[in-house]
Amino acid sequence: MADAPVVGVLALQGAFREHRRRLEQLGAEVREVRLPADLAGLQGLVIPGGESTTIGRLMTDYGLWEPVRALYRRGAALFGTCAGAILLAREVHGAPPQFGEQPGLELMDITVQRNAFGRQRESFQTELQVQGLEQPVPAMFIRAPVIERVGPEVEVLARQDEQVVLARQGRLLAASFHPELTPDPRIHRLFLELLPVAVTNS
Ligand SMILES: NC(=O)CC[C@H](N)C(=O)O
Repeated sequence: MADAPVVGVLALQGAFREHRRRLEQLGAEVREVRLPADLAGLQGLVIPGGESTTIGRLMTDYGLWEPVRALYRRGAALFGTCAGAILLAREVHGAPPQFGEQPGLELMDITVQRNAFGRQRESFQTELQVQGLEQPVPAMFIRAPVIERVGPEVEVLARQDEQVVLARQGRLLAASFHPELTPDPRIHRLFLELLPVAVTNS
């Protein structure tokens, strides 16, 4: 049998335990990431949902920005859900002014609008038609962002209310919703398909 893929879940704040559980159910070896040293040997990293300004602040405190970019450059795949998608984006709209410029990985050529579904629809569950999947996927949106611009390298995988909510650029996957909070494993499986066989060490 092939070795289990080794995947990290950024475990600073937010829904990281649910991602961990789902990835383990799919056969991955999962490591919780809090410090740059925890990134060693990972083939992929999930950046969970939560609060992007809080996760961003903690990433600054723990010195994680450049090490995560370096992990990606070495060949690893990254999957951002909700707040995590905001952190992957090259450009973010709607960050509260008191936080100043929201720091981000700026790896994926998308512009994300935070809290884009408005107060009345803060949280809702729906079914999404996802490119490449036959049956619709249940999707939970919680103060979700939308992807309001995609660059030429970005493939749109799903829309909700005509807005892009799932997109892929090579080894980068961004979801506005929380696939770890519904029982369907297919979105995590999509992510595991993006993992390289191994990453380089430097
Ligand atoms: N569920 C979530 O991750 C919400 C994201 C949150 N609104 C943010 O901007 O960070």
